[in-house]
Amino acid sequence: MPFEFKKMEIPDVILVTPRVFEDDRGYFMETYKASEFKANGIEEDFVQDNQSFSKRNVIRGLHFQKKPHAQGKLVRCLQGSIWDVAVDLRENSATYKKWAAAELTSDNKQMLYIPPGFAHGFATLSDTAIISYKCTAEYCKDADSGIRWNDPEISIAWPVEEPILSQKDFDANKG
Ligand SMILES: Cc1cn([C@H]2C[C@H](O)[C@@H](COP(=O)(O)OP(=O)(O)O[C@H]3O[C@@H](C)C(=O)[C@@H](O)[C@H]3O)O2)c(=O)[nH]c1=O
Repeated sequence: MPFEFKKMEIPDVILVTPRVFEDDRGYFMETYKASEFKANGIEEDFVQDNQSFSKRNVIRGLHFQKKPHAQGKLVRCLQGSIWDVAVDLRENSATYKKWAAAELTSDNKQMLYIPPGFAHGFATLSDTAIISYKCTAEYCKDADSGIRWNDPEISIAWPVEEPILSQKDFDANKG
């Protein structure tokens, strides 16, 4: 099996560990394969790929797109390390407003699958980090939405105390 798929505490959130082939030149790994992912619960098609670079203590999130533009995301860290969080916003879900997190690093090469209907955010743990993520729906500016990173009801145990935020994320849910 080229990948290991592990359900998180919220079972629709899946931690994917790729098989890494190392040799004298370096390494090779597959990072996505439709047949394997679809057979292991990640059935959506991906239609957009994104990359971002962040400095230490940056938090981006919590972001989601409103229906009908909801995005599933497959996140991995190309350089450095991040703490990646998924928040269940599906109102009829047993894990509504619960969160699940994983440390994704360029060393562990793991990926986190966050289904449509979730908010997503991450904190940068290393001096710098580059992440890449695949999305199941295209970016739609008008559907773009967010919840404040430290929303008291969700109460995420972030590993960063005084994050660097975008103005948009700082202003989220200000009423
Ligand atoms: C997300 C996105 C942004 N943009 C533009 C809008 C804006 O001018 C600039 C920066 O956007 P943002 O500040 O929203 O970038 P960022 O804070 O990195 O937003 C991302 O955060 C992570 C946590 C996610 O889950 C992503 O879906 C996305 O929401 O890039 C696009 O053109 N396409 C896109 O897909």
